[in-house]
Amino acid sequence: TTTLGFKYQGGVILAVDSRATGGQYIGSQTMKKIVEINDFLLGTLAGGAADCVYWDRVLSKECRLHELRNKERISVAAASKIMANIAHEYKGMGLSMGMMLAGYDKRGPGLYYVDSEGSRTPGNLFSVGSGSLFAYGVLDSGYRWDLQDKEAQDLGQRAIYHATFRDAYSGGIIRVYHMTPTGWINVSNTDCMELHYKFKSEKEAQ
Ligand SMILES: C#CCCCC(=O)N[C@@H](Cc1ccccc1)C(=O)N[C@@H](CC(C)C)B(O)O
Repeated sequence: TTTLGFKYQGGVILAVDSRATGGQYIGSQTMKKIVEINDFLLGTLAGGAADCVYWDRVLSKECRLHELRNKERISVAAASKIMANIAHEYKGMGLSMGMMLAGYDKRGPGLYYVDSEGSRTPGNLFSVGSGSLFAYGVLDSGYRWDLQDKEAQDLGQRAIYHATFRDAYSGGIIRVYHMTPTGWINVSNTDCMELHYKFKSEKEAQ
């Protein structure tokens, strides 16, 4: 898996691949690694597939209960704390989860990294998963706070593409989401092979 998220002047960009593996066996090329918790909250999944999918569903339930009890949407900070508390409860029992929570709340754009070791950190830019080092290479060289929306969306997509090219455990469809003050938008879902030939022909045209 390769997942990434970054804040910039236009909100938050999330981009992920869609491959699930069991050793060298490819179990799926169409995993949804960005989960839509509500219109203003997104989560990303990396690590154990069952762990991530199951606990993200529990988090979604808790977020909905928060809305019903408090008559307002949960903050990104509070949602990430619920996930961090679950991870801490099971620390040392073998959970494998590396997640990001992205959203928009009264504090503005939010981005947190949470994992099954017990980390919970707010930040402006993360990449998580077996292909994260490849993604960081592209991301760190192209990231600026004042990117325009299209530039930011393309940077996220390109960083995941390069990870799918080099990391055997990343591949399939590259999904890009954009979190804005009025909620998330699914910008694109593009097969990494389509992008491969697109970038190749662009390079040949140079
Ligand atoms: C094949 C198959 C069923 C999925 C098995 C399964 O959890 N694969 C994991 C890799 C892994 C992790 C821990 C133990 C063993 C195998 C996987 O593909 N994780 C991807 C993200 C999830 C959400 C799809 B990615 O992190 O590579």
